[in-house]
Amino acid sequence: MEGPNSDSSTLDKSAKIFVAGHRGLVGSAVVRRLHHLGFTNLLLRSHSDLDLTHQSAVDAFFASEKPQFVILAAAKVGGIHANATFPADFISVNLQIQTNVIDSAHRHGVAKLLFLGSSCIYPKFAPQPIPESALLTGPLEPTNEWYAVAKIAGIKMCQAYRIQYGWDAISAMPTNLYGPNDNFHPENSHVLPALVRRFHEAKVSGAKEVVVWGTGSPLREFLHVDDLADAVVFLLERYSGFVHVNVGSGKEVTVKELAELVKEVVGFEGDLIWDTSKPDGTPRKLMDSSMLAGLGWFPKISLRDGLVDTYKWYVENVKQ
Ligand SMILES: NC(=O)C1=CN([C@@H]2O[C@H](COP(=O)(O)OP(=O)(O)OC[C@H]3O[C@@H](n4cnc5c(N)ncnc54)[C@H](OP(=O)(O)O)[C@@H]3O)[C@@H](O)[C@H]2O)C=CC1
Ligand SMILES: C[C@H]1O[C@H](OP(=O)(O)OP(=O)(O)OC[C@H]2O[C@@H](n3cnc4c(=O)[nH]c(N)nc43)[C@H](O)[C@@H]2O)[C@@H](O)[C@@H](O)C1=O
Repeated sequence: MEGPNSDSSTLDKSAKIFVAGHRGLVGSAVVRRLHHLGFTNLLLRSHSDLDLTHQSAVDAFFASEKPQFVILAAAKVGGIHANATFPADFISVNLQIQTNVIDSAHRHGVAKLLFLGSSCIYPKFAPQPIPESALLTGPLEPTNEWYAVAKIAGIKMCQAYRIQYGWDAISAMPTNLYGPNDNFHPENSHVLPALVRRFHEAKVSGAKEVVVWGTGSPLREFLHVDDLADAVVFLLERYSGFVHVNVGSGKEVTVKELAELVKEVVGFEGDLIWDTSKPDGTPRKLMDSSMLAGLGWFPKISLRDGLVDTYKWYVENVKQ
């Protein structure tokens, strides 16, 4: 599934682009997109090759490799349970990775950097749909405020380097993502991959019921990661502004509607049980992506099509 929006990329196809986090959900989709567009000089390092929390190693890497562009998709990432359970990891690892990469990239002559944040940067009760201007206008959602604070610091760091040095660092704020190479961990993943795995395992084992967390009433906006990767390349090429840019699908569903859709796509025929001891998190976080639409970018993959694609990938690549 490839979006058309960055197909007309005019960036030099031999430009050296460091995609940090290239084995993850977002990083792997960005690499697919760049390869599809004909980029030939991608700089990739796995976590074990280069731990981005190690400042001196990151600095030595930038000093020797001197990439022209950086897409920062390496981060400590997880769903509502992981965020609430490991707050120290989520704030400290993310602050370390982004500080090391942004500062070294600037000092070693990177022409442009794109930082990836998340829709959780916005206040829990932000106006809906949430415009970029809602940043820092109210209290955060408690289940992910530690991660959100790190992401807000990343946006501010890009803005600060732009003000002080005139350096071209931009930030994209994606909504909830899903697709190939997602994390399908039973507890620590996001809702969509968690449900794909749980419904699949229930179908295979012949279970009568599947447990879903919370009340089912929260609304979430989902974007296929191939759409996001298309938007990332689009922004790298065409946006050099101070303000971070929302990247959403504009379509939201309740968790209950999502669970029913996953159930149907996977082909599970039993019942849903709601575990209301688990947190709902933010009641609603639909982003206002009109700024990106105004630049000329639109998503193209529907939730149903994206889910079918993701389940196919899961069956072919992950299931036991
Ligand atoms: N998934 C989502 O729904 C959303 C994601 N985003 C943002 O997109 C970005 C990418 O997220 P996503 O692709 O989902 O996350 P993943 O967990 O799938 O990928 C993150 C990548 O970063 C790598 N990484 C983590 N720590 C380090 C480290 N210390 N040194 C080097 N590499 C490291 C991981 O390697 P390893 O696995 O080996 O540790 C992994 O390859 C993040 O900034 C996230 O905030 C924003 C909105 C929604
Ligand atoms: C992208 C965004 O993702 C995180 O925020 P979130 O949207 O709240 O994350 P989530 O996908 O884990 O949950 C969405 C909803 O779904 C419900 N839910 C049902 N059943 C399962 C379930 O089985 N697993 C999970 N994880 N959630 C479930 C769950 O109770 C909640 O109501 C941030 O921490 C942060 O990482 C961030 O920025």
